[in-house]
Order: sequence, then structure tokens, then C-alpha cells
Amino acid sequence: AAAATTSTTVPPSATTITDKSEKPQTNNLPNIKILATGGTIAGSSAVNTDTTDYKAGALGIETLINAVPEMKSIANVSGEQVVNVGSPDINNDILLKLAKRTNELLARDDVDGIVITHGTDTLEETAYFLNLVVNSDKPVVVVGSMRPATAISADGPFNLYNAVKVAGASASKGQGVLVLLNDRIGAARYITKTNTTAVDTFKSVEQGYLGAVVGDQVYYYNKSTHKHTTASMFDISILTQLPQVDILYEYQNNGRYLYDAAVAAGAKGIVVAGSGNGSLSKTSTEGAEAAGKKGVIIARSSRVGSGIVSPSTKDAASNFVSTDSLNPQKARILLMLALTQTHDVKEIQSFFNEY
Ligand SMILES: NC(=O)C[C@H](N)C(=O)O
Repeated sequence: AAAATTSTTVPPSATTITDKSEKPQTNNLPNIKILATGGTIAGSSAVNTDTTDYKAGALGIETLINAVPEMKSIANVSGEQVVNVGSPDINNDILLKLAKRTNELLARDDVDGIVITHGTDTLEETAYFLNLVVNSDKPVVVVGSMRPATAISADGPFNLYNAVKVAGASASKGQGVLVLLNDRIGAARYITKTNTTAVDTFKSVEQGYLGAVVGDQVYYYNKSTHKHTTASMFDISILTQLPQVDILYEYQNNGRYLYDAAVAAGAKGIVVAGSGNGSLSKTSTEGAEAAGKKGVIIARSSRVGSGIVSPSTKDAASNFVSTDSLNPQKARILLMLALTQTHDVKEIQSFFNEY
């Protein structure tokens, strides 16, 4: 991010960690806002060996910032608590609130980048949503941890420090929304949680990471080839809600009743976590086609965990779209946004090809 350069350089120690004055800083460090949403990075337990039964979203932003005073030497850091929840409880209202606040802050001259602390369970969904709706090329870095703040060898503090470093690096501009854990910089479009409990859980198996933080340096090697941030056509500034999109999982012996139930409950779109290359059983196909006739958009993704769901010649006849390499939970994010623009199947397919 563009660091303000002035002739009067204030030593880093003169900055306050949580500056609520909203005045531009006068040193040459980048101004980074941390928006806190909860998760394990803000998790707490009475037992320091507890890595599973702790309370996620227990500690506030002040505590997280005060735990890493080293950030003062790399940025002017201030924080805001947006919500404080485990990430399974991040919902559409929170997504909209977070994205609007992010855009508001990025529009200001005295904000050079944003770091968002978040639970890891649904981190990739929030990161991808922001990737599609942030309308600035300033860095946005989403960070989490797998061990609560109270654990031996908690991974949160260093992840947070590195996230601030990445958010303050000029090379991070225009890279789309980034995800930082374990010294790796991932693209929101590609990265996913691959292990339920391991610290090195965030991977981009097919596409790779964009870069890494090693020592004092931020390194980039790749760029996301999909449209994001300033190139994205999605605008959430006037939205107060997002359309209901549900995910249905394929398995042997399934029935169409889940499709009927989703439609009855108000789904405007259904993402199918299909088997293999986005396959649906005959009974699911019946349910999906019946939903399609009622105007519900059906998007074929895959339960496999990696790979592309390729377009099928049968899609046009059934009014289905295919989701490229987006996993079901990210396909749901894109389909919600697509449905704010159009219900045309061809147009929605083109969004899945481009974003
Ligand atoms: N590691 C974590 O952050 C998991 C936690 N359950 C959450 O997503 O909030």
C-alpha cells in the first residue's frame, strides 16, 4: 500500500496501536485497519493444551492487537470489532456489513490496507465474497488461526503480524483478496481449508499459492487469473440482503425431496455438490429440473474437493450451469451475487467462467 511519505518521520514507537482519532498518521508506515469477526484466532480456553474444545470468538480486537506489539514497527494499526462469532455463524447479513465497512474504509486516504480476522471454517467463503465485491485495489488480507490464542504455540499472533505485513506491502496491491496463514499468501478464489484440525490446513492444491512471507520480505510468484475487486461488476452498496442459495450434496440412494424442500423454503438457486465431475443421480436430476422450471438456477459443482466441473452438453437442455473450479461453498457465494444481476442461465454461466 502507498505509505504516506512526509519529511517528519515519527519513530514507530510514537504511534498508538489502537488509534481511534481517525487522523492520518504522520510517519511513513502504512495505515492498516484490522476488522475483527471472531474465530479461533480470538479463541480462548482455560487449558493451554486445548485445541478443540475452546470458545471461538471469545477475545476482542484490543486483546488481539495488544498481544502483538511488534506490529507497531511495521504499520500504524487500529482495530474495529465487526462481530465476534465462530465462523460457522457468519451469515449473509454479516457478509454485507463487513464488505460495506471494508469498502468505506478503503475509500479513505488514511487507510492503506485492511486485515480481517476470521474463523477458518468458513474463511474461504468470506474471502471470496470480498474478492467479488471490494471496489478498491488496496490490499485486503483475511487471516485466521487453528489454535486458540491461549494455546501453547498459538499460530494466531504470527499469522496476524504477517497479515499486517502483507496488507502494508505495495506488491499486494491489485492481487485481489488474500488469505494469510502459515507464512503463505493464497488467493481467495483458489484457497480452501483441507484439514479439519491441522495448522497447515489452507491450500490451493491445483493452482498454488500466490506468494509467501519469509523473514521481513513479502514474495509474490503468481497472480489470480479470475476477475476480482476493481474488475468485478458486482456492487453491494445498495443491497440489504442476498438471495437464498442452498447447497445439496450428492450421495447414493438420494431422492428429489431435498430439491422440493429447498424450493418450498424459498431457494432462488441451488448449488449441487455433485459426485465426480458434477454428476447428479436420475432422481436428483428430476428434482433439479423441476426446480429449474420454477426459475431456480441449478449450479453443478463437485463434492470431490479439487478439479474442474466442466460444462456438459446436457446443461442447456436442463437449464443447469457448471461452476468451473469453484467448490460448492464458493459457488454458492458467486451464485448469490449473480442472482442480484440476472436470472439468465447463459449470463450466469459466463460469471462462472470469468470469476
Ligand atoms: N480454526 C477456526 O477458526 C475454527 C473455528 N470453529 C471458526 O471457524 O470459527
